[in-house]
Amino acid sequence: MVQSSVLGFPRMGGNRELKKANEAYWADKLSREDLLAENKRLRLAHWKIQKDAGVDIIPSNDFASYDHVLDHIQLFNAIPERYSSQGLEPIDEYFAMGRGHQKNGIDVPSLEMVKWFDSNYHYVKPTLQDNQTFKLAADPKPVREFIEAKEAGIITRPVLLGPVSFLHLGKADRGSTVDPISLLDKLVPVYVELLEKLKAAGAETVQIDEPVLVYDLPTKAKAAFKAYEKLVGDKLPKLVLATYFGDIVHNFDVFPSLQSLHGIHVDLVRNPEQLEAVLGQLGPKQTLSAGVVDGRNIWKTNFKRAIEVVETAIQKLGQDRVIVATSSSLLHTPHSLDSEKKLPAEVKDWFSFAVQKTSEVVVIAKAATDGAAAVREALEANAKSWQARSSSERTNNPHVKDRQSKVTAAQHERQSAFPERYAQQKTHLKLPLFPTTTIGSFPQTKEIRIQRNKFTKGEITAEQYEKFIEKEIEEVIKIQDELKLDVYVHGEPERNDMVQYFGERLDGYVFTTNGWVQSYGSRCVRPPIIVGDISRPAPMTVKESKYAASISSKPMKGMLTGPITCLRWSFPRDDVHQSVQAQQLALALRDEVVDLEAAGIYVIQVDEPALREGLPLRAGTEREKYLTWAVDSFKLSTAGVKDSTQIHSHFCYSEFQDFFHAIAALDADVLSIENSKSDAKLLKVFVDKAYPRHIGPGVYDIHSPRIPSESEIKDRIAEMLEYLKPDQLWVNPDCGLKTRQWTETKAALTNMVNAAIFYREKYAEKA
Ligand SMILES: Nc1nc2c(c(=O)[nH]1)N[C@@H](CNc1ccc(C(=O)N[C@@H](CCC(=O)N[C@@H](CCC(=O)N[C@@H](CCC(=O)O)C(=O)O)C(=O)O)C(=O)O)cc1)CN2
Ligand code: MET
Ligand SMILES: [Zn+2]
Repeated sequence: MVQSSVLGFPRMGGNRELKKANEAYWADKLSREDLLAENKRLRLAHWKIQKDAGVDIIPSNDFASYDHVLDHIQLFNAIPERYSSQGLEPIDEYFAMGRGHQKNGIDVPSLEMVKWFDSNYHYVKPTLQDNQTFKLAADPKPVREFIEAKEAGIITRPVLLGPVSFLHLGKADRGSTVDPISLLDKLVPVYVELLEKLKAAGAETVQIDEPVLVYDLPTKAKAAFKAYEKLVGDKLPKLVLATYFGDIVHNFDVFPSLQSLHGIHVDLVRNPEQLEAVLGQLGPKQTLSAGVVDGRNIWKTNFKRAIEVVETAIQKLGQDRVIVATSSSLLHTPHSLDSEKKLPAEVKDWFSFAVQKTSEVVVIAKAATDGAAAVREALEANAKSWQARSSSERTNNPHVKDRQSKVTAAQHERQSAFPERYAQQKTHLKLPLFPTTTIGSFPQTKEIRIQRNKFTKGEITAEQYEKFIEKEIEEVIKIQDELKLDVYVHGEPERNDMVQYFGERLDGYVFTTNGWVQSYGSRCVRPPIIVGDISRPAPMTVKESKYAASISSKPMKGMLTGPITCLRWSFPRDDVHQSVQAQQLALALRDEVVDLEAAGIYVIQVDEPALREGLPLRAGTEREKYLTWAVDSFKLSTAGVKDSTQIHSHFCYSEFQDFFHAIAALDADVLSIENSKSDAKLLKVFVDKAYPRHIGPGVYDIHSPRIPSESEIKDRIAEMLEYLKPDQLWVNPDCGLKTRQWTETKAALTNMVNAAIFYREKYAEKA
């Protein structure tokens, strides 16, 4: 029989219960016991959904209070001493690593958090020491949660992050130089111990994730897979090794080390073409877990196509050696379509969220086991839905296609080169040395959310809501006056999210009311869904920016989300190439940029934080192709302005080495980038490549409530000045401030402005 399987389920809960519980706990409004009880309740609810849907292989240990990689850091006692020495309760030590801890005399920043492969989910980076040791936690979470499910009558397959991925995704701590992969021999015995305990608890099979296999791996990391020979034995559960978000064909040379594993999972949504090659690599008894239900997007699975793929595998392996699975964890999809009451019925029928996907794997497995007739109704409904979508008028807009056909090369270029533009901007904007600015958003207070919620529900009028937003903008400008910042922003109070807000204002999109997806910790996003050709029916941001500019004499920075970020943080269409969708977004944004300039906004920031995560995971021609259309769409969206208008862009990451040429090709006048959690050494690439334009490397981390001191910020700027010229440097935080409270924000920005003034005066003396 063909079994069905889910690789992981979203953790937040149908009403974001996990977010609410965590945030209440952090605010001392929920006890530790109640928090842990709520976590347990969510785990059970999620197991039950899958059990009721008829899923054969249900995951456990996929739940995490904050992040699953962070779970493993604690599980293996890879906790840096600055956290372990504080005498915190385990859950508080865990949150301290995830989000920093500044309370009762303790002051530790969080560990670094980075993007999980090419998704918008962030994981906490294992941070390792030169003398690193590992030790299994006393009451290991995977064992505890396996037993918890078992006691509820549900036998699960625990999920672990594999040792090679755990190390390869980690880094040496500041001050250490250890190559993480060199720690493998110390880590493997801990896995053996853990696997023994799981087996003793009754776990027959374990899912062990090694997603790094989709990357190009250094020789040492490949060699590390030999460790799997030690993870097989009578006292250990059978292992299914899972890979996702790419193909693994280029890493087949590790397969000899994997021959004794029970099975291999591959992503056949992203890379269906790897099937034949993978089948050829499997040992005579190995199982294939076929990822045919998309864990990364919300489109209904095309049953016909999925069944064909599964049949191909069955022909080679037989039914008992094939599992029908989600392509990856469902972490990246919203909880359930059932709570969407406002989606047009026509399009709602095209979608499948996590709960619906659990039923999809079951239907496909049944079709493969018992034949199509056994699930005829489901197959017919599915075929009808796919047919309706492909012929829907919603997907096609001839005006958009016509405009795209007329795009020229010249539309991608600014009128003059940077030196000429900068000369004009300098006189026009009158900026001091080390200009200070922020990245766009100011705290999204409870009050702002309540007012927006009332407006959405029709409890207040558009006019009342607009008045409220104007008042917020006035307030933010007053605060920037007090802080003595140089380039102002309007604070983005009117925006629910930097992508969803635009999605709601563009034709070709639909959006959900409850389609939340975890981004990091307790933070969630509601990605809007691109269903058809995109166009801009009316200006989207001009009113607020214009109002802000009208009540201040300082340069006001207009604020837009760039085409690639709009694309990547939406659920994209799967029926036209992403480059086409990006160009449609670029044209809509180009009109907005030109409208902002016409409204008197002479500094315009077009955020592209998702540019890097869109980079194909492996180097090579695919990557260059992506960069060409991605850079073109940014340029198309920004190049319509005069030389005297300053174009900014923002990226909340700092690693540019592998695609610096693309960053340079954007031709943005000013870039703000993340830098506070990483080494200023990363700025070296700007020196090496003689980057001529201006840069604001973030001087403090905005993801944590911790307030950076003035001297700490001065030190950061001093480090940056080792690489960048004083007249090239802007002073700003790492990213927007929407997730912060006002008290922290004011205190941190006061310290930041003072630090900038210190250097401004220092260099004025020199001049
Ligand atoms: N899309 C996206 N991806 C991103 C980022 C980003 O800003 N956007 N930033 C980076 C880091 N990721 C982040 C992701 C989310 C948030 C964030 O602040 N999310 C908010 C939700 C933002 C939002 O959509 N807010 C809505 C809805 C708010 C809400 O919860 N409303 C209540 C009702 C109001 C109340 O009583 O509070 C409800 O629906 O229940 C609004 O403001 O209108 C959260 O989780 O709390 C921040 C950073 C990378 N990826
Ligand atoms: N302008 C946006 C903000 O300040 C940029 C955020 S990048 C994730 O929130
Ligand atoms: Zn950012």
